[in-house]
Amino acid sequence: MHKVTEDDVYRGYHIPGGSTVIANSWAILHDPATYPDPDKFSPEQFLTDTGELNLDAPEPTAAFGFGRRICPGMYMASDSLWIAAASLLWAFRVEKPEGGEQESPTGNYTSGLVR
Ligand code: HEM
Repeated sequence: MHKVTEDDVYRGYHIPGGSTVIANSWAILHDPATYPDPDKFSPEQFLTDTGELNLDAPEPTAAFGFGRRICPGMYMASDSLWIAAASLLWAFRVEKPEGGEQESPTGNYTSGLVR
């Protein structure tokens, strides 16, 4: 949530100074022009054809906010997640169980950490 410091015009919309504006990070991160099939879990979209990290792939930084109030913990958060994921993949084999009930993540939005 940010406050506009002075009158502004964006795409023909007048935004009075002092207005509260909320950037729609969700829409930015689900824009199919940037992320084709945005609801599909496909980490490979950030890899090249040969499996290397694609440095040209658009970084999903919109989750961390914008402008001069952008999250200062962005790099610590990203690196922590990288270390956690790498450690899990180093220590465990991740696969679906054979037989029994299987459940796959739907990607559907829920309002909390538990359902
Ligand atoms: C996945 C993890 C994280 C996400 C998604 C996240 C996201 C955000 C977002 C959206 C904002 C608001 C930015 C804006 O107003 O435009 C923010 C602000 C902030 N974040 Fe994070 N954050 C994360 C982790 C962290 C960590 C690890 C730290 C510190 C170690 C941190 C410290 C802060 C601080 C201090 C602000 C306020 C910055 C300001 O108002 O100038 N965040 N974060």
